[in-house]
Amino acid sequence: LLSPRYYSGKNVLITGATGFMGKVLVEKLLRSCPNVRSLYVLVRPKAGQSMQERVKDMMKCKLFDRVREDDPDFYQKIVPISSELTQPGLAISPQDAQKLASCINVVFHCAATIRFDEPLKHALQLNVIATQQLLTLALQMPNLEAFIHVSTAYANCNRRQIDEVIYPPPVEPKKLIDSLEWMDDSIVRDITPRLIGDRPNTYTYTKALAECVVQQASSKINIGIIRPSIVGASWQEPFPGWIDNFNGPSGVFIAAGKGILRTMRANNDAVADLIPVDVVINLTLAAGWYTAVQKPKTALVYNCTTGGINPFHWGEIEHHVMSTFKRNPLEQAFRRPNANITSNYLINQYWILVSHKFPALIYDLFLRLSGQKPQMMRIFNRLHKAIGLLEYFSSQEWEWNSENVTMLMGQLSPEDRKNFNFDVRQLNWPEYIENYCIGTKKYVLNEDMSDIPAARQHLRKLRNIRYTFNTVLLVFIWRVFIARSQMARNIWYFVVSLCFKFLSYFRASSTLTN
Ligand SMILES: CCCCCCCCCCCCCCCC(=O)SCCNC(=O)CCNC(=O)[C@H](O)C(C)(C)COP(=O)(O)OP(=O)(O)OC[C@H]1O[C@@H](n2cnc3c(N)ncnc32)[C@H](O)[C@@H]1OP(=O)(O)O
Ligand SMILES: NC(=O)C1=CN([C@@H]2O[C@H](COP(=O)(O)OP(=O)(O)OC[C@H]3O[C@@H](n4cnc5c(N)ncnc54)[C@H](OP(=O)(O)O)[C@@H]3O)[C@@H](O)[C@H]2O)C=CC1
Repeated sequence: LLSPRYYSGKNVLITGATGFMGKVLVEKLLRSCPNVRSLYVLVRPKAGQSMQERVKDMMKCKLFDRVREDDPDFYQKIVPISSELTQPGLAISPQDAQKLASCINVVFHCAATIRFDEPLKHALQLNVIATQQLLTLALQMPNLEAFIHVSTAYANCNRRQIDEVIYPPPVEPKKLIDSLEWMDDSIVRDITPRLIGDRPNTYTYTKALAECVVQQASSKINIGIIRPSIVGASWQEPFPGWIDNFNGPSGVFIAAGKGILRTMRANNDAVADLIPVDVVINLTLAAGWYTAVQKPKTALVYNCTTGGINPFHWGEIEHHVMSTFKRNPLEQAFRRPNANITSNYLINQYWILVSHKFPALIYDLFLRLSGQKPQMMRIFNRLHKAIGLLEYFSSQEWEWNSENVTMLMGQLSPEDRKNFNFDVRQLNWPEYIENYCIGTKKYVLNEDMSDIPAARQHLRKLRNIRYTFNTVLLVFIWRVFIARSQMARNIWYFVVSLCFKFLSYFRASSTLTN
């Protein structure tokens, strides 16, 4: 077996191990390559927790259940190294740096800021400068066999057709780093739109620069670049539907399931390039092996996408998300799940007014009257900001070439292909989306599946409230009309007398038949 055998006895360095993809990478390495020697993970203290406490907490996560079953002492293989990637020298102590330099065989660089609203200086610091510093550290590793950099398929989203090549950067990274250094934050904020040009945010812009920085080191280190598209819940491993965050589609699915999001701008017919997290990680590990063993002359790029191989569209996603949440409702929904996507700006604005702002206003009024703090409008404002940042990706489509991914698959033995499966032709989308939605319920919102009957009951209550509200509104509007217009009064008397005649006819005919 190529991959597990390759990782036997290896020391692996991982950045971003506490993140969504990093955790899945650590889990898969421990489970499928049990003879790996040590996993060195660069972690920073955060939110009052020390680095050790964070790693301990991470290993308690349900994601690691299968590894824990196989080997209860698996955590001994994990070596946390204190590091803040935005600091000089990555804030790694000289002793730790020396240790890493002497023993590391493979580096997986996953850490990044993935926020779409990150100020340029910070995104540059983490996504570009930290990558540069990690490469400097990697150059001091005599036993290094492969350096795998996780980029994004959207690094070059200003192009429609994206090949597995590193495109010329929008600006020479060093020039930008030098010029931003002396500018204060407000100047940088002012010039950011001009700098990022036809890219939608600082995230995609800095990820493109990072690829260039990585390429500059590729004459001295064996490098592979993984470009996943929109990373979603796990497909198969370690179990279907694992997800732990609100990023990308997950937040949208949850908001739709809770009945908060009713409309969003997206193109029904555009390809939704979602890729399961376990597929990305399997490809990443296979690429690590291939890069180390075959030592390609130039850095190979792997476009890790689904659209060209097994396309699925946003309209279909909407249908399956809604259908899943109707059958498996989320608890305490605000309204019944019923979201619609549209590419029409005006239609979207209309539904935002009618289905978002109006109910929020009424609910906040109700909260105010019952002595509570209004909150719904605030939630909707945050939601609108978040979906406003995502719409760029759901309203267009891209074509990614994935020849290197196909080539890599061809290099694996049949057994490796099964154990490190990244063949998305086998992906059954309806089943995947259902597991994804249920995963958001179980693992992001921590809701119990046994509470589904209560959640259904709550939806029935919401339906009754809606029917009552609509009836009251109709009667109210009608009464206003009747008071003001003779014609409305005539129609009203006509309808009432018609109903009365109908009723007496039925009563008479039923007395006759008896
Ligand atoms: C049925 C319909 C089908 C159609 C469906 C179309 C889907 C169309 C997806 C396209 C997706 C493209 C993806 C490109 C592919 C990449 O390259 S991957 C990189 C993906 N990166 C992201 O998705 C990051 C985007 N997120 C952000 O930039 C920031 O979170 C935002 C949106 C600016 C929000 O910032 P913020 O207001 O400061 O909020 P933040 O601190 O992040 O979080 C505050 C709270 O809101 C929660 N939250 C965060 N995001 C969300 C959210 N989206 N929703 C709800 N709650 C959220 C947090 O958990 C947090 O909770 P608390 O801890 O306060 O309790
Ligand atoms: N999620 C997605 O849809 C996609 C992601 N990608 C790429 O995949 C990679 C991983 O993404 P994902 O796992 O989703 O991201 P997460 O935000 O979940 O994880 C980011 C990781 O980076 C670490 N990190 C951030 N800032 C620092 C810092 N200053 N010092 C040390 N560590 C830091 C975080 O640590 P901490 O826990 O301390 O914050 C965390 O472990 C990224 O490179 C991203 O660009 C590409 C395409 C799509």
